[in-house]
Amino acid sequence: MSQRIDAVILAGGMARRMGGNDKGLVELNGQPMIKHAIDRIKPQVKEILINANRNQNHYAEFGYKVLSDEDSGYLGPLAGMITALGHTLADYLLVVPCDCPLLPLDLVPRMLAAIDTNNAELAVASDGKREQPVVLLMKPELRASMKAFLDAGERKIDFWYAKHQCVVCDFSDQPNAFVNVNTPEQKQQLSEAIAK
Ligand SMILES: Nc1nc2c(ncn2[C@@H]2O[C@H](COP(=O)(O)OP(=O)(O)OP(=O)(O)O)[C@@H](O)[C@H]2O)c(=O)[nH]1
Ligand SMILES: [Mg+2]
Repeated sequence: MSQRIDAVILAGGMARRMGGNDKGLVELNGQPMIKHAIDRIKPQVKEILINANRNQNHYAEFGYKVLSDEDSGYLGPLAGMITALGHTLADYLLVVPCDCPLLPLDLVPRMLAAIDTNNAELAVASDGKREQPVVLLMKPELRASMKAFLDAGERKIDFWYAKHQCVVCDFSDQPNAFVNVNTPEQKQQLSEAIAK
């Protein structure tokens, strides 16, 4: 039987480098940034969950379930992940951020293959130079470990996944796939590059 894969798109941060503007809703070339991520991920998963801590009604207009962090203290990306892990009925949850508009179209099959081949508990994507710590594929069973980590006051994702059998999935064949738009300047640069 084939595996069920759901995705959560993290849009729950404060977007300070974007001047506090809700990053998922900031427009890039005529579309909200999260819509670019949705379009890349939708063909690869069964259900999409959107994780957002403000403008929830606006996010709901994309047609997917919107979840706010269970802990409202802006604890970082793990807070969004643990919330989604508690809701999904999938065999694996894909995690992606809302500010990567060029995510690989073959993200899920390659991450899943990496997990299977290496008998790993989760996979983290790499652009060939560095790991992308908020691009993960994981089993929902890992929620308990994530909860213990957060309850201990820990916040750094890479410290958390280092505790597990984590395989790095290499996407160096698509070096721009994880271009990350954190600032208005980065948005402008990407906008010009896409238009070319
Ligand atoms: N649910 C949730 N997601 C978060 C939180 N903090 C960051 N994220 C998400 O994690 C991903 C990577 O974070 P950043 O790119 O640093 O985003 P950010 O924290 O909103 O932006 P800055 O304030 O500029 O660092 C983004 O998709 C954010 O939406 C949080 O407290 N809760
Ligand atoms: Mg970012």
